[in-house]
Amino acid sequence: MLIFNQYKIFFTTMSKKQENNKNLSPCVILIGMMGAGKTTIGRALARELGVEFVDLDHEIVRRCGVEIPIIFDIEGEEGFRKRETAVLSELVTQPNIVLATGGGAIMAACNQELLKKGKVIYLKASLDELFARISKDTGRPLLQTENPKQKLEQLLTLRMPIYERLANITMETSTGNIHTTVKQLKKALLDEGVISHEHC
Ligand SMILES: Nc1ncnc2c1ncn2[C@@H]1O[C@H](COP(=O)(O)OP(=O)(O)OP(=O)(O)O)[C@@H](O)[C@H]1O
Ligand SMILES: O=C(O)C1=C[C@@H](O)[C@@H](O)[C@H](O)C1
Ligand SMILES: [Mg+2]
Repeated sequence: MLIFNQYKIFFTTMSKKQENNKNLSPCVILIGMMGAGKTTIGRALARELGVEFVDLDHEIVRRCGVEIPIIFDIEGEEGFRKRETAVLSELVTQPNIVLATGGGAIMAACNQELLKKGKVIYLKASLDELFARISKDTGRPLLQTENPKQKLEQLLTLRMPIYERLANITMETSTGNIHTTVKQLKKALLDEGVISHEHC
């Protein structure tokens, strides 16, 4: 009975959030390096705001029917980037979504223009923390090299100024857990006027 009541409270809270958050416009977009937590934090933030979560990488995979390393094998990075731009251009105009991008989506000039259509959050983390999070994962083809940490460092150096320039909000994620990061992001979105007190 107690469990039933807890579920009831949970679902009532969730449906209230969903009713409240039908006007998250523009969309909220997460940028940052591989392992910064765009997918993890993005999913949790969307749930918290009661809106849909969309992941650019997952959407590309869904449309292609194969995983990212296979797209890289067949079409090269160039082919992957074309697909990334095509899907991004469709998603950035959607209201009521939290959109997690892939780590390299900020590189193309046309993507940088597209990202300006949303509220952009840069999830920042140190090289050591990024590497610790993703080193055992083989799903990131750019890191399938002899020295993946060095490659990650090169990408971080190249991309950091671009992430910083595009960001409306920058959030450090090296320390703290997913729950506290989501809480801080909600506050930052409130301060930016993207969400209202009703969303919280
Ligand atoms: N704030 C955090 N603290 C600790 N671990 C985290 C945090 N955010 C993400 N992680 C962990 O790091 C790993 C990578 O996270 P995630 O896949 O969300 O990164 P990403 O930014 O989406 O990377 P990519 O650009 O490759 O898609 C996951 O195992 C996740 O659980
Ligand atoms: O940092 C990158 O360039 C990438 C990150 C991933 O999210 C994927 O988009 C892909 O593996 C490329
Ligand atoms: Mg991701």
